[in-house]
Amino acid sequence: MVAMSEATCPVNWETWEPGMRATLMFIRVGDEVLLIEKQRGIGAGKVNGPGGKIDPGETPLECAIRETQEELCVTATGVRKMGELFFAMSDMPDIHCHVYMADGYEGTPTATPEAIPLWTKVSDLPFERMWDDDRYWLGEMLDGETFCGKFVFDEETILWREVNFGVTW
Ligand SMILES: CNc1ncnc2c1ncn2[C@@H]1O[C@H](COP(=O)(O)OP(=O)(O)OP(=O)(O)O)[C@@H](O)[C@H]1O
Repeated sequence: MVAMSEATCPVNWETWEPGMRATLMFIRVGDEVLLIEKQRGIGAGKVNGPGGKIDPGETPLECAIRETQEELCVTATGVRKMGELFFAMSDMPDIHCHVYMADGYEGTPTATPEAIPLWTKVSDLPFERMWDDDRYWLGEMLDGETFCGKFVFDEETILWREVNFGVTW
């Protein structure tokens, strides 16, 4: 399935290069998902999954697990690669983000200086507190759809978007 705005894409994705490589992790248990209230860094004040920048020499999967440990003090288990996101931004580096979903965790979700844990019903995701792109892929992903999403932002507003589901990673 494709969702694309009518406007011509202002970015040439063939030659686009991200300024940052990052990850997101969503731990889903039953009908709930473990989100964070992000305390600092890019997107501070928003609700998101745990995640962050990929360190040199680190794989995206290693990064997603490490960032979840650092931000929430839990180790995600049963982790699957679900998608990739490509963000062309106007006021910060462009981002290539690898997205993972886990079906369990070890440890106790704990607030840290980076994040406050927030269990949320999958049927009641707080999109008004999240990055605007999330409404175009997060619900589908939590229901098991793999995906690839490309978004062009002007500050916090989406100028252009394309999301494909059923992508094999
Ligand atoms: C534009 N629309 C967006 N939609 C959904 N998620 C988005 C996003 N834009 C950035 N993100 C995520 O925000 C985190 C930033 O990383 P960020 O927390 O700054 O990295 P890290 O923890 O390494 O930071 P420090 O430099 O240690 O503070 C990282 O997961 C990245 O994927």
